[in-house]
Amino acid sequence: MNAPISEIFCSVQGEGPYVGVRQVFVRFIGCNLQCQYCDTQREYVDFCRFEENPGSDEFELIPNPLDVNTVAESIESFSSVHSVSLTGGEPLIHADFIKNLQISAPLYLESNMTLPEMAKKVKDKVSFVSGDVKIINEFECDDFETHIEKTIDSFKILKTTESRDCFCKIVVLENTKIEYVLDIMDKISDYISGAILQPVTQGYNRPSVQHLLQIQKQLLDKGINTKVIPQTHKMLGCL
Ligand SMILES: C[S@@+](CC[C@H](N)C(=O)[O-])C[C@H]1O[C@@H](n2cnc3c(N)ncnc32)[C@H](O)[C@@H]1O
Ligand SMILES: Nc1nc2[nH]cc(C(=O)O)c2c(=O)[nH]1
Ligand code: SF4
Ligand SMILES: [Mg+2]
Repeated sequence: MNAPISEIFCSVQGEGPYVGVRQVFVRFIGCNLQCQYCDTQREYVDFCRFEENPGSDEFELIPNPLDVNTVAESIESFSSVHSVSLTGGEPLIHADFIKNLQISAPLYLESNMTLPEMAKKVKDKVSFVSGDVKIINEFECDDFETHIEKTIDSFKILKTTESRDCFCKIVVLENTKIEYVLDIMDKISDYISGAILQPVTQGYNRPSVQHLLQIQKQLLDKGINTKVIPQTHKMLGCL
């Protein structure tokens, strides 16, 4: 079993409630969405860059696609990690590969939560789910209703249990409609341990602090544990 992967490195988690924990990151190539704010290259590259020495900015190049055993060995070369972040692109596109990945550390899935059938395949493998809620406007999407349904189904499948922490992240832009946020959060609030409002980092359309605080207040009023946390790895200057 193999998969196209753009990078494998060890760093600290820069987003969400686990900010600061030491993780190995495995970044899969390919995505089913095209978020306008996306900060990550998702296209195919011939080589995966592997940073053997954390923070060194020196990379070994491994030809794509990578075999599942090669990925497991690369992950196991790092020690004292809290968990292994499976990110991308969209890692759930590679759910079969994830199912076959045998490693010692817990898996932390970073997903756009729009592929419920793939979510079913990995639900018993992952210990942490950082699930994005993509607040796209109706005009940005061919089938808005289906997008919302798939998001809800994915949260239902990957919900918080005794052995899994599932939380959601919402990237907030200047034009993020508060009513869309409240509507979808009503539908997934039973499945998550909390919500993170993550202001968009790049581009011109950053939300005002007032906008973030208004959304936070409304979610707190619904009983949803909601924090505002920007991307911290970009401040630190690490991968
Ligand atoms: C690159 S995505 C990969 C995982 C998955 N495709 C997803 O969207 O959750 C990782 C995280 O970065 C966030 N992200 C991407 N671009 C961003 C930006 N410009 N500002 C803030 N967060 C961003 C995404 O929303 C997601 O939470
Ligand atoms: N340090 C660090 N933290 C992260 N949290 C989520 C990331 C991602 O791209 O999925 C990411 C990343 O790329 N680097
Ligand atoms: S789903 Fe994630 S990787 Fe895909 S375009 Fe959106 S932010 Fe980027
Ligand atoms: Mg990132």
